[in-house]
Amino acid sequence: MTHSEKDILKFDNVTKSYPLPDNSKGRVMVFENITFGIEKGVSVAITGRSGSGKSTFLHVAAGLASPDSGTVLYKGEDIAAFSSQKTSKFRSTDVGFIFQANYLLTDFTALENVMLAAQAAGTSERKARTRAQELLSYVGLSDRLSHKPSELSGGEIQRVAMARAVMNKPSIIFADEPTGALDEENAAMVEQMLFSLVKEENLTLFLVSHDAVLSEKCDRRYLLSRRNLERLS
Ligand SMILES: Nc1ncnc2c1ncn2[C@@H]1O[C@H](COP(=O)(O)OP(=O)(O)OP(=O)(O)O)[C@@H](O)[C@H]1O
Repeated sequence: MTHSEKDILKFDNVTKSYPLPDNSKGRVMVFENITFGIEKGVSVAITGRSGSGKSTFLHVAAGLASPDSGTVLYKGEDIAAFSSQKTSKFRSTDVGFIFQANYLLTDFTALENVMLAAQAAGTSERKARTRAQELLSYVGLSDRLSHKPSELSGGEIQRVAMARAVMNKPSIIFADEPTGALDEENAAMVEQMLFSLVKEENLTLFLVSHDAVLSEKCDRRYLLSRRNLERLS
């Protein structure tokens, strides 16, 4: 497979396994020799059965786990070769994360939780406040700014987490089962807001989920199965 220069993220022959926890010499092979690319501004879903390796794939793609062999490139550069300074910038501003369970800081309000993401990356308090207010209003939470996480519903926490993930204008959002812990009604709302934020902010979305309805909303779909990645659409 050849890669397009437009690819913002590329997997080049990437293999990942885990050592067995019992200290034996065996390993759990998760995926092998995967070559794959994501174009800027495109939403991609990785689907697969439980245990097929979706979360591992996302962790490797986001530089949170190292591959055994092969290279993951962000804008043409090997993420494993980033300096520590570049790694911090990559994690704080180039990418954003949304997980199934998102941990907001319990002693801070919704607004402060979103603002902190930007202040940690060096944005002034005034600018951070303005953007955080805009984003929280965009996800329908302008009347919940001063609520702490214990005073928010699960769906609302997930929407704060989405605002936090896009706060620093990342290029890529990594989402791992972002609606997995929600009831149908909240899942539908979070889903709709995720896709409208992605469009509004012109983001690349890398989503892993076993949920067919959610993955069908993405521009491209892949199936992770038997250590391989197969393109579905
Ligand atoms: N730290 C680890 N050490 C050893 N094996 C692991 C480790 N983490 C995951 N695995 C194994 O790797 C495989 C892939 O796990 P992963 O969590 O990536 O799958 P998944 O598709 O995201 O699953 P689910 O949909 O159930 O969350 C599984 O068989 C799992 O048991």
